[in-house]
Amino acid sequence: MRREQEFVDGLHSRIDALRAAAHVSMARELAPVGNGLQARVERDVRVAERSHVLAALDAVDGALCFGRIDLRDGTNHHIGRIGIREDDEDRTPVLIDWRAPVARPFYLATGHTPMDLRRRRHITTEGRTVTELHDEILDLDDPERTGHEDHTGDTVLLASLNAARTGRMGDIVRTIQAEQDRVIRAPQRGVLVVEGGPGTGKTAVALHRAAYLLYEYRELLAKRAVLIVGPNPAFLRYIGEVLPSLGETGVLLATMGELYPGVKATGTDTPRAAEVKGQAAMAEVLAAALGDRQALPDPVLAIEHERELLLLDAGLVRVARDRTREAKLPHNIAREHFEGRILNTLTDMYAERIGTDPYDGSNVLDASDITTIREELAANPEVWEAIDELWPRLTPQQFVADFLAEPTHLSEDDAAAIRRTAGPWTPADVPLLDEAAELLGEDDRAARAATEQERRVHIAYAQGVLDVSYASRTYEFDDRADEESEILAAHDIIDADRMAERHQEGDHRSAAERAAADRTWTFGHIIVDEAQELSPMAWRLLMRRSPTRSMTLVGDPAQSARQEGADLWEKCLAPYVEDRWERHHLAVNYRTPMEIMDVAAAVLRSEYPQFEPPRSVRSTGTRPWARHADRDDLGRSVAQACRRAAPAEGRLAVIAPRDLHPELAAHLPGVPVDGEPDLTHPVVLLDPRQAKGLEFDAVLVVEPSRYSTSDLYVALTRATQTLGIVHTRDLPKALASAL
Ligand SMILES: Nc1ncnc2c1ncn2[C@@H]1O[C@H](COP(=O)(O)OP(=O)(O)OP(=O)(O)O)[C@@H](O)[C@H]1O
Repeated sequence: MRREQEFVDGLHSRIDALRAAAHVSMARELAPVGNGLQARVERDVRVAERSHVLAALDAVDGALCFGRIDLRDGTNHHIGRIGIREDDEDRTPVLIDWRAPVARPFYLATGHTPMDLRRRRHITTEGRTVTELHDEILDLDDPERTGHEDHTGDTVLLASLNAARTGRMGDIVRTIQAEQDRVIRAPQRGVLVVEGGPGTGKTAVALHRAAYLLYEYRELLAKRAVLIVGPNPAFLRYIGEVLPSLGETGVLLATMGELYPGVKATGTDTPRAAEVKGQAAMAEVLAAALGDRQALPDPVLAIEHERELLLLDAGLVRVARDRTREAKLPHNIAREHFEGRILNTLTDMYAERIGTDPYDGSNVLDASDITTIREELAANPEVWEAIDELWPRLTPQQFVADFLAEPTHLSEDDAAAIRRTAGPWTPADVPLLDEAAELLGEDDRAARAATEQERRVHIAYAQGVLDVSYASRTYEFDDRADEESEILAAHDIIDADRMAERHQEGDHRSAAERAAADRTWTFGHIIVDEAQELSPMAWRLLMRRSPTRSMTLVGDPAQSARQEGADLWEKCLAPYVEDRWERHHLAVNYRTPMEIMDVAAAVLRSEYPQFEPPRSVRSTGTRPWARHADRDDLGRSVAQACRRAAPAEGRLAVIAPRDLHPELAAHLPGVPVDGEPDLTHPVVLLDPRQAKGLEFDAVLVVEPSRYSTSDLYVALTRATQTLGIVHTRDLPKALASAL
């Protein structure tokens, strides 16, 4: 213990020194620089580098080192949240990053396959003090004993599973299990599906996978960013601290409703409206509705030009429209072609009208007369009014709002479900807006060409700066003035291309920040949590953001509100990758104790007799309970149950149908009813859909007979310790007999 404490003290002094040096050099870098682009770029790179290092150092301060592996050859390695090197000539590693290959046996070695280890040690710290050591002997022939032997091998894991919840998910880097490690370190390419029942660590694994990928493929992912999609803002806040605690910040966390820059999807749809908007056929419906906006005159459009009346009839416009459509360009881009054709048609018409020789019927106008006529027509506002009517320029927002006000190409029932003339955008509108943006296109080719030209110039500058940075590395190292540069230097974290992108005049945003503002951004990797909830239209949007199909999809078909069958993934993925995707199954439940999982499994089995629940790793000896309440007394009964069930430390969730919330909140002091729930409050009121993905020490489920089977299954599997049920109506049969 003393020796480990000395080691940890040594690490912290090193970190303190690095942090102090980073602060000093950051202050120095922030001093004013000249106006030259190169000076500014150099300064910005250094500041970015320092702030990245500082953020990582601050984030990992507690529990910096959590493990040690002793190898058969007598050497050992300490494992931690980040890698730290000695201040010597060889830059000897003192602390190994948990993601490095050397650290892997810490997670995978077993007595059966010891991977050259003699011993695995878990080091528990509080602040900077070592409080516990737990050793697992992996080489049974090794006679040495330390007095800290953990014969079960899972004391540290169980302690972390039993700890009181804070309302924010924590990282699991100390206790990643072997089946989870394989998913976390799977190669970055291709589509990886991770499925498993509630509490099997799918979310935890997805987040650690993001951290691993950012470490292993830093170059690529720092440039293209990682997107993590979660079901709602409360969930994103719940998981939001995990990656920073691992020293990683370059990730964009978003709900589907946040993936259309400039649109805030604050509205809510009825489940039926969301279903209609999400169905795959919607892509064709929108395309057909847009086709209708490419209109034909009914029966003619009259344009007055130089006192002549030119008549555009349906036949003439149809020819122009069909030819334009043949080019298969997006609507707004194709419009230019349509304009040209209509101008040509009108020019021919007018030229024939004024230029025909009355004697022989020939045309007396020459080419320059025709050009003049065309220019005059192009200057006539009436011509443009006609074109706007026949082929209007549209924004995605305009087009989708018009479509929702008057839905077409749908059955009367479906149209009625989504009809809306006012009100805010909803999350289910976002994939429609994105689809519309694709159909409409933006004519930004000229702007892009100009940007590309400018980018080339910046890359040339940036490459020069990187060369300077690389050359100065030796100098900085010898000088020892900038010690933090040995962790990361500009040339380690950035390449000329990316640096140029970030340092074009005024754009100092990270890739994740730029990605958030750019609808057409394509990500280096996309992770989707609760992926079973995505509609076919949402899949279309995400696949557009991932042309390389580098994705990790995490979910559980049994918890799906969408009534999808076991072939959910096949159906979702076939249109994009056919059967070229890999599936991992997680089978151990780390959250829900056995007693609660048995009840939840019985409920699901009533609908799916073949259902196999995940195996709970813990048992608490406390069975779930149910209390009947009088309808008039429901609020008071729930409040009473809360007082009894509330954990001394930790969080309690009351999960109840939405319409009961005001009544229940009236009896639960300080518990807010509206808006996104505050998960750090000791008591949280949620509906079953909001509870998805979350967990609490204690859970009270109210009126379970009003939930669908999958919602009830979700609600019953949220507790880490105790589950109670309060009901005025009869319990669902399967639940009653399992209690
Ligand atoms: N290896 C581990 N060590 C410590 N805790 C773990 C481990 N794996 C999972 N957990 C914990 O188990 C709980 C459940 O994990 P998580 O929320 O990731 O499960 P899930 O599969 O996403 O569940 P759901 O499907 O219900 O959303 C979390 O508190 C997580 O920290």
